[in-house]
Amino acid sequence: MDKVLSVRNLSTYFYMDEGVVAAVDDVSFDLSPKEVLGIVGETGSGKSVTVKSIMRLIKPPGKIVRGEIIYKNQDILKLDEKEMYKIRGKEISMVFQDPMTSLNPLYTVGDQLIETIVQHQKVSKQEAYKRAVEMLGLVQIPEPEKRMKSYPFEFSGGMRQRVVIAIALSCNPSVLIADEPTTALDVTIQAQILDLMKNLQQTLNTATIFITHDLGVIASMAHRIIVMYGGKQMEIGNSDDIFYNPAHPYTHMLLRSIPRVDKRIDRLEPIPGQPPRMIDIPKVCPFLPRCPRNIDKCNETIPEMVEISPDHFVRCFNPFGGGKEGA
Ligand SMILES: Nc1ncnc2c1ncn2[C@@H]1O[C@H](COP(=O)(O)OP(=O)(O)OP(=O)(O)O)[C@@H](O)[C@H]1O
Repeated sequence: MDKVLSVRNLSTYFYMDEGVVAAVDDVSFDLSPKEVLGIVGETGSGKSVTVKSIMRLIKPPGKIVRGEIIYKNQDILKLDEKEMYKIRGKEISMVFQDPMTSLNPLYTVGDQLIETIVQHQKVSKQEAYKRAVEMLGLVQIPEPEKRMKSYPFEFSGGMRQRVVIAIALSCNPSVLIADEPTTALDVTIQAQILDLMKNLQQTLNTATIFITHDLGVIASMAHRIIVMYGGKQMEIGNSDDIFYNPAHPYTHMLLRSIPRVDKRIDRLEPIPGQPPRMIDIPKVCPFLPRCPRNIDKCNETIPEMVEISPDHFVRCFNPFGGGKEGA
C-alpha cells in the first residue's frame, strides 16, 4: 500500500552549551493511509521532537541534522517556508497537549474555525461558516451554532480540546498528529476525548500519529506502535506484537507499568531508574543503565534495529524471545 508519510533516518539535535542533545536519533517509520501509529515512551524520549520535526517546528538551538520526511512524494525538509505553510494545518495538522496553546483567547471559536478553513480552502465565508458549525457538531459540542459565538474561556478543558480537534480536522488533513491530547485533562474527560478521537478516526479515516507516555491509552486505537527511549526507536510492531509478544526489555517495563483489567495486580511496577540525559550521542544502548537483561556485548556498541518477525523490529542484543516470556 502507498505510504502517506515516510520518515527516514530522522535525526534532530539540540546544540546546547553543555553539549549536543541527540533528541531524535536515526528514526525511521512509515504511515499508511487510515493507519493509527502510536509513539510511546517516557518523558524526554524524543516523541514530541519527532513530530515537531515533521511539522518543521524545530527552532534553534535545535536542528534537523539528517534524514528525509517524504509526504506525498516530496521531501518536507526540502520545501521552502511558503510551501510548508500550505502543508501545515491543511495536509498535516496537529493537536497539542494543552488546548489553550492552540486557541487564541481573544477570538470566538467560530472565528478561529472559519479562519482556518478560509486560509486553506477556496471557499466563501458562508461555506466556511457552515463547515465550522458542522465540525463543532462532529466533535459533539452541544448547540454548535450557538457555541460558534463563545470564547475559549467559556468552554471547559475537555470542550476546548474538542474545539482544537475540530480545527485540526476542518481542512480534511491526510495526517493528524496528536501529541498527548488528553494528558492535560482529568481522567473521565480523557476517556471521552479518546473515544471521540477513536470514533472520528473510524469515520474520517485520517492517518493518525498518536503520541503518549502511557501504552494503555493507545491500546484500543493504534494499529502499529513505536516504542522510543533516549531519542531512539527501541521496538516497532503492530499492536498485537507490542502487547502480546514484546521483545525489548523496556517495552516489558512499560507494559508492567499500566493497569490491566485481566490481571489482578496489587501494585503497579514503577520503572526503576531515570531516563538518560542525552548530552552527547550515546555509543551504546541508552537503556543499558536500567536494563535487567544487559549482556557484555551491550557495553561495546549499540544494536541495530533487527526484524524478528514480519514487520516487528527490535533494537536489542538480548530481546525476549517470541513472547513466551511475555508481560
Ligand atoms: N527546545 C529545546 N531545547 C533543548 N533541548 C530540548 C528542547 N526541546 C526538547 N529538548 C530535548 O530533547 C529531548 C526529547 O524531548 P521531547 O520533548 O521530544 O520528549 P518527549 O518524549 O516528547 O517527552 P514529553 O512526554 O515530556 O513531551 C529531551 O532530552 C529534551 O530535553
